[in-house]
Amino acid sequence: MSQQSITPELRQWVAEQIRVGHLPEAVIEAMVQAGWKEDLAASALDGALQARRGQAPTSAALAAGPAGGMVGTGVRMPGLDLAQSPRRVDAGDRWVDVIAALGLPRVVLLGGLLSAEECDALVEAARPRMARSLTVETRTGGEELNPDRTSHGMFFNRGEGELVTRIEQRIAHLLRWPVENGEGMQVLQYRPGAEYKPHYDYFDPVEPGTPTIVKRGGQRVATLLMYLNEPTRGGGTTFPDVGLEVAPVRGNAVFFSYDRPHPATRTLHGGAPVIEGEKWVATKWLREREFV
Ligand SMILES: O=C(O)CCC(=O)C(=O)O
Ligand SMILES: [Fe+2]
Repeated sequence: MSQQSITPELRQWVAEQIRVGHLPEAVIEAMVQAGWKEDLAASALDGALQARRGQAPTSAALAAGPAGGMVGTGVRMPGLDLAQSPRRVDAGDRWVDVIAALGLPRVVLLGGLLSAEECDALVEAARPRMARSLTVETRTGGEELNPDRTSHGMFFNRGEGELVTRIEQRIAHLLRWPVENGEGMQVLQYRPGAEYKPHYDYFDPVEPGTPTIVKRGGQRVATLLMYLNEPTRGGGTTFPDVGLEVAPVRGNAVFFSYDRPHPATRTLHGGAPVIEGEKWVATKWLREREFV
């Protein structure tokens, strides 16, 4: 098997394994045992999982409250239980306000996720570790400086210290998604003029580096962006497909999810340039499976 490719038979076999309930890791392991390269096994698996998600749910189905629990297509997704339009949602050690929700893209604005003290403590813990932001380079799977992203940033390890652990547990409770499926929390600092041009957070399936990246926990399926301070002007989070701009308010957060790595999710978003003051945010990306 020198020139391996994903045949229809392989695709069908993978889909069947997933359908009968085998864990994705076990399916990859079985393919590797049978002589398939791990990269190829991972992309065959992702193809099968994507196919299972089927077409993008209709906006009506999404508006009915798909995020959290089962999506219309039957794949579990992170999200809040908003079925009865609650004013506040229990996040374990704190109640969080639901400010607004949108069906497509799936976006939920949250108030009071973090206390002012927690925001300040995160900024101070991150400050000495800030460096010019890199983005994951999907062509190679490595990291590189990106001119579209002029913020500075750092990553906490998952479970790094009491504060980070507490916030991660709160997020897991709120979004009903295992702590283990989360990447380490990222903190970004934008000075005046800095921005993050519109982009998708999922890894583009057509890029050759993506199979390597998604070996660690599968695709990204959701983002939680937490505002740690308030720039005086500018610095909103924009969703250009729907003309939405979220104001950065300290302690608030914007959640959005994407049940497949496709622009049909309408999750194109960016950090608008800061005009006056500084902007600090923390980002939590959620993966399909355990992120190791
Ligand atoms: O700073 C923002 O508002 C957006 C940040 C973002 O899109 C990201 O960290 O992926
Ligand atoms: Fe983003």
